[in-house]
Amino acid sequence: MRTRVKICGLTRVEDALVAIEAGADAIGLVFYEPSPRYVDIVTARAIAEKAPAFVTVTALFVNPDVAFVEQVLSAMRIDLLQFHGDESAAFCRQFGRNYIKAVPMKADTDVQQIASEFYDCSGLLLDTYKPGVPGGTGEAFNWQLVPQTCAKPIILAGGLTPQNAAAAIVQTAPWALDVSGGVEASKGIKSADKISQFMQEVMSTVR
Ligand SMILES: O=C(O)c1ccccc1NCC(=O)[C@H](O)[C@H](O)COP(=O)(O)O
Repeated sequence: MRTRVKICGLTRVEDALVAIEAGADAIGLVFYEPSPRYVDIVTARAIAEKAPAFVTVTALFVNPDVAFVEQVLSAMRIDLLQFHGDESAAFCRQFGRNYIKAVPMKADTDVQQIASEFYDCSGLLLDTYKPGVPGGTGEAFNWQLVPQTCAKPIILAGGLTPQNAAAAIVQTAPWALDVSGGVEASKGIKSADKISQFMQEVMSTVR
């Protein structure tokens, strides 16, 4: 089975078109102002409008106000919410939308327990733990921490690149890979070549 791919942190329509053309299954829009990949609502809507059917438009938040999430949801097409902070399961599910929950991976993180707490999520996004940096670290974590089985689909994130995508799939057999910095030319600006290389690696690696 082919591993799904989400390309996160898109800030430009042209980058989204490249990602979609290359075969990305999902695109991610970062609604977190401190991030270099932050997009305002007008820009985000312009990007979201380019997504055809079967490409999942994902809105990423870090400990947002409820009103801000609702504002984004009412402003554009959003298919999936991604919570990348300390949000509780009750917080995540209150919007009545499909959502994924980011999990900062430490040596003692109990992914199974988190899966049962977030029983209604569409997936757990396992990402690198870095104090003070909620995501987009560009650094990989120890993939041996990824459980071999889980009640929820596993989305592997953190420091993925065209060079390690195949190994990530072989070693962790995730449902999907989530990449941002590894396919960038500079922070917030994607590289068409790197996106293409990343997708080729994924498409040629069977899990
Ligand atoms: O991208 C950011 O700047 C960011 C900021 C705050 C929370 C999450 C953020 N990004 C999330 C992602 O792009 C990915 O889900 C993941 O963290 C992988 O990022 P990377 O290591 O750069 O591939």
